[in-house]
Amino acid sequence: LPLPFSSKSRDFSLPNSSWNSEMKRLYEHYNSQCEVESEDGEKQKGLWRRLPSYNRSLKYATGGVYLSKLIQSKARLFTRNIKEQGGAAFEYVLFNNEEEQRCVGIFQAGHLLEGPPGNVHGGAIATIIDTVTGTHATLLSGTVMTANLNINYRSPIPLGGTVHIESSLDRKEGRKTFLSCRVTSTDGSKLHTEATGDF
Ligand SMILES: CCCCCCCCCCCCCCCC(=O)SCCNC(=O)CCNC(=O)[C@H](O)C(C)(C)COP(=O)(O)OP(=O)(O)OC[C@H]1O[C@@H](n2cnc3c(N)ncnc32)[C@H](O)[C@@H]1OP(=O)(O)O
Repeated sequence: LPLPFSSKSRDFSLPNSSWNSEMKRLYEHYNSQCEVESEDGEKQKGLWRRLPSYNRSLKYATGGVYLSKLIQSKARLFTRNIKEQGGAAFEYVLFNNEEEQRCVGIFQAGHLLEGPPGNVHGGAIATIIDTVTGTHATLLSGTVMTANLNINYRSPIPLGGTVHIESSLDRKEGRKTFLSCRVTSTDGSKLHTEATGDF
């Protein structure tokens, strides 16, 4: 997809000083399997593609009919709108595997996302699942809206920890796209959340 963003925008999916070692390790794991450019400028396609992430998709910013013109220009993507120092809320990066129709998110949950003491709020978990699956559905099918998100919370996600989120295509039916999603510990041994999404 062509990126509807100004090249001057900050790409929030690049590593920053708030990322813990697990977040950085997983980032390197997937990033090292992305497209590489050799010294003579030849590009070698990778298995994964890192998806840049901005706080506003400017080209499509036509909504907000109930906002004043002044406030409209200040609208921001929910998951990228915290001005506080990095690491306070949603830190994440997405990688897409076009061939296998899989999209992976690495997510570090900051202290402002607390639900049950010491653990991540269920609404924040739903948000990051919607982000990963919604982006994946967009890559697979073009512009979409989430019609249905069904979430089973299996084990709490510790605040400050890093989890692995994987979205995979179940099927497409006409203009509908059905995805499944799993949130696990980074070594895959613990299942935190399972979800299905219809877009
Ligand atoms: C390179 C990088 C690129 C990345 C680029 C992206 C960058 C940035 C990333 C941000 C990533 C965040 C992603 C957030 C994504 C949201 O959070 S979207 C916000 C939440 N969702 C909404 O507000 C949607 C509100 N609902 C609607 O607008 C409408 O109900 C819908 C879903 C569009 C459906 O409307 P419609 O097409 O007019 O509905 P209708 O014709 O009645 O039904 C069509 C079909 O869908 C089915 N359907 C309708 N509603 C439902 C439902 N609720 N459940 C199941 N099936 C349904 C119907 O049964 C029907 O099926 P068939 O009979 O055709 O088999």
